[in-house]
Amino acid sequence: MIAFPNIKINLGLSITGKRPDGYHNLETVFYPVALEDALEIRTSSETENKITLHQYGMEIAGNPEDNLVAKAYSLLDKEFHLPPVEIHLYKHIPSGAGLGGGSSDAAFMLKLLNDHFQLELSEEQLEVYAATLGADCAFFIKNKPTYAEGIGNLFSPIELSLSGYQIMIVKPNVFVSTREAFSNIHPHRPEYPVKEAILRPVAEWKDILINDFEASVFPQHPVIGEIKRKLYHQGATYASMSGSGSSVFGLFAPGTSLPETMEESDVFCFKGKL
Ligand SMILES: C[C@@](CO)(OP(=O)(O)O)[C@H](O)COP(=O)(O)OP(=O)(O)OC[C@H]1O[C@@H](n2ccc(N)nc2=O)[C@H](O)[C@@H]1O
Ligand SMILES: Nc1ncnc2c1ncn2[C@@H]1O[C@H](COP(=O)(O)OP(=O)(O)O)[C@@H](O)[C@H]1O
Repeated sequence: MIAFPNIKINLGLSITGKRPDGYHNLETVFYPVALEDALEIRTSSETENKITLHQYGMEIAGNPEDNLVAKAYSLLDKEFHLPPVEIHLYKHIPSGAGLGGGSSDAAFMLKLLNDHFQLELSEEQLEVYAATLGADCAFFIKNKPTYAEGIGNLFSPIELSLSGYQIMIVKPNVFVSTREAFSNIHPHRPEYPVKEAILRPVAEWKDILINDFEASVFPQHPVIGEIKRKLYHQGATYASMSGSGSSVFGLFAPGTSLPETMEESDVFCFKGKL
């Protein structure tokens, strides 16, 4: 059985307060985009190891046993005593990009195991499991435009379609630590709450839909801010860093042409349609 875990982008991200447990309250909109990994599972005849993970494509930092697809399997295995599986994961989504690639792989692994082994878990039950694997992981269960608050884990669905828009995502070869990005933030209530800004036409978002991480990340990594500036220069209706970086996306109105490439070498670049 095969699935294609996709990414999310953040449309606006306000960090509104610091909590006693050290985590931050935030408000954002997650929007799914079809930049995808490929994830396949098969029941395995292997008797020694419950998981045999084969990985292809872009490298992921860390040990295979720390891979979120392995963690997702262990979570359900504890409860359902699953048969051993062979996993094939083709990484096409860059890691540490603020695109939620690892979380998406984990959420799709839960869905695949549910289907393959007929566990009969509801979407709501899958969301509960996913939430233990990462703050944004549960989003990928329903995988629909979602307003998120709390620590990024309290969801409400929203009516938002960017259908017809084109997207360009550019990720420089720069690593941003999410923890560090949070530590440089001064939480505040936004002038224009994300939930209201998102209701305005995309052409107005430039001035009202803000990702608070940009203020802390751009000074440390000017190349990221430079990419955003170029996306606007090349005709984007709206451009923003996604999550805590380091990728930046540009939304281009239907019928306009996307830029050829970014001049910088050593950048990951994706072009697609929403
Ligand atoms: C902030 C977002 C917005 O989309 O960034 P991206 O990961 O997409 O870049 C995500 O919610 C991130 O989710 P995720 O990447 O799963 O974060 P986690 O691993 O849970 O947390 C990494 C670290 O960030 C800090 N953290 C995370 C979430 C939060 N609401 N407040 C925090 O202060 C904590 O120090 C934590 O140890
Ligand atoms: N299947 C996976 N894909 C990507 N990263 C993974 C995966 N499993 C574990 N990780 C770890 O999670 C970290 C964050 O990855 P990812 O979710 O892709 O980035 P981001 O949170 O910036 O969107 C990686 O640096 C990697 O160490």
